[in-house]
Amino acid sequence: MLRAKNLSFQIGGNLLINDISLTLAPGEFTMVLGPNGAGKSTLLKLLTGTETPHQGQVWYGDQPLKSIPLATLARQKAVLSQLLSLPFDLSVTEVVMMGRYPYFDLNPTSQDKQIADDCLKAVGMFSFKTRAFESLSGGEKQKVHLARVLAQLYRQPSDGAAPDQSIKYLFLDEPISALDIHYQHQILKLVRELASHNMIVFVIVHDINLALQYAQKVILLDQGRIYGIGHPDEVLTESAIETVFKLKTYFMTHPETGRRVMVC
Ligand SMILES: Nc1ncnc2c1ncn2[C@@H]1O[C@H](COP(=O)(O)OP(=O)(O)OP(=O)(O)O)[C@@H](O)[C@H]1O
Repeated sequence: MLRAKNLSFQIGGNLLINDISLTLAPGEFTMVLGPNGAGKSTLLKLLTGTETPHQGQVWYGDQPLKSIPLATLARQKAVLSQLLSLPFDLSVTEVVMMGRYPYFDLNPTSQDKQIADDCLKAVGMFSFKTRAFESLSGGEKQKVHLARVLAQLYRQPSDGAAPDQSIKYLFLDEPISALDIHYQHQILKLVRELASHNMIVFVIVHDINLALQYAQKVILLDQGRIYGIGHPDEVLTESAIETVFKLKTYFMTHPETGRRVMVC
């Protein structure tokens, strides 16, 4: 369980996050939506420890986030932020291998290499493994960074011991913003599957229909506050979207699945 209580955060007198409390459960795929500047990335930074709240606290399980050693956190939590460029000239495999740094000392083991390959395959980028990262397109870079965070949280196969059932925490800030429609769905299906294996998954997106299709829980943010939190059908209503996004929308029923679909 991840718990945040009464989080507030300000910069230069501007209250970016205003008294937010929430609980995220393992197995639950949570998507976060809201207008530009609503505070989504800032909330992610507070929940991951990148920023420290001026008020309130975050717990992973029963431990305050700030009390968890970084080496422990590196094996539990992975974050994909919006910044996708790298200052060094690395190959695709080397970028994915960064996700394995918490697990090896000097050199990656054959198991780390296998995991990196598996994660590249999962995002459809295995054939690019020797390419220079900086030579990739924006969408290709995004997929490689996804492979990196997948490699970081990869559950080690057990050698006869009990399988790794520990809770993992995955935070993705607009992970599909550069992806074509095929990969948007492929990656969200992959992430939903990961969530079902005892993972807390917190994903920022802008596409309301994708949230309606994939999320089990949504958080709708507006001006640093939670406007709504809960099941997508209950939170993403015509009136909520009109209030928060200042846009008139209509909901229809998908002809095959019966789920709600939004049109403008
Ligand atoms: N370092 C900073 N100094 C001043 N203002 C900041 C700083 N970082 C963020 N902000 C402001 O805080 C607000 C929330 O930013 P945040 O990046 O969390 O929004 P967001 O909901 O993720 O937006 P988007 O959908 O555009 O990515 C914005 O108005 C932003 O300009």
